[in-house]
Amino acid sequence: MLKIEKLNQYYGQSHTLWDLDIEIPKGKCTCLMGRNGVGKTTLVQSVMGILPTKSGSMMFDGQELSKLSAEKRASLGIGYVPQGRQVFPLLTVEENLKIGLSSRRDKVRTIPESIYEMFPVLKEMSQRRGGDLSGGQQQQLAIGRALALDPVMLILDEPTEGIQPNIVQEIGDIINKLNKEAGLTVLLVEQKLPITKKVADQFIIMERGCAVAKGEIAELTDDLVSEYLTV
Ligand SMILES: Nc1ncnc2c1ncn2[C@@H]1O[C@H](COP(=O)(O)OP(=O)(O)OP(=O)(O)O)[C@@H](O)[C@H]1O
Repeated sequence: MLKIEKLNQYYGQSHTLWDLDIEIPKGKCTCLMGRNGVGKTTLVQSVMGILPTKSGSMMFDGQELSKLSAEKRASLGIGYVPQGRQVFPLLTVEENLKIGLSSRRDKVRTIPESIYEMFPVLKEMSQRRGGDLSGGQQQQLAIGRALALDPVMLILDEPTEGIQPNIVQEIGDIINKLNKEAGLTVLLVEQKLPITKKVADQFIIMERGCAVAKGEIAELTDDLVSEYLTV
């Protein structure tokens, strides 16, 4: 579904992604792992068109993404839950969700009831300001906003960062539901092993801007964990 080949990205003079090759298969949940600063967020922001890339190819469902605007990429059906959630604090929950509707291909402009069914708290709090929600509720809002686009692929950048354990469980359940029941392709950036093992079909490990290991989640050995993931 998403095939990235020989991708290079720079921040000014600083070469951050180095001839990166990765493939995200349709219908699977792929977990992108690696220590802090290896380039995971840079990679997903490059896919979303938030960061410019220097060279390489990013093919999504037969279309080259690097030629397209960020808006156009989203409208192909790529939903994005950014690191740190990036909920608009002064807008209401409903207004935040409506932002996700703006890139829908089918021009639907009402919030699908299925989002409120998945996250009942968003319905209860629809008129509250985004900034007044707890961290876990904001994370649900960020996921709901990405789902409002009716995506075929969902990219989540460390959705459990700074979230209390019971909500981490809930987020894992939601990701499983979206992937295993609704059939969404998922790319999850995650450093926590328990949730990775719970939701992922396969893993990719990055180190210094390159993909250094990949496989089925059952192949994520203790050796790989201690070499590339433990701090
Ligand atoms: N705006 C920026 N300008 C310059 N360098 C940056 C910028 N953003 C990130 N970097 C650097 O690029 C490298 C990759 O950062 P990135 O945020 O992609 O890593 P990450 O794997 O997502 O880390 P984390 O798990 O901490 O979020 C790091 O060395 C980081 O310091």
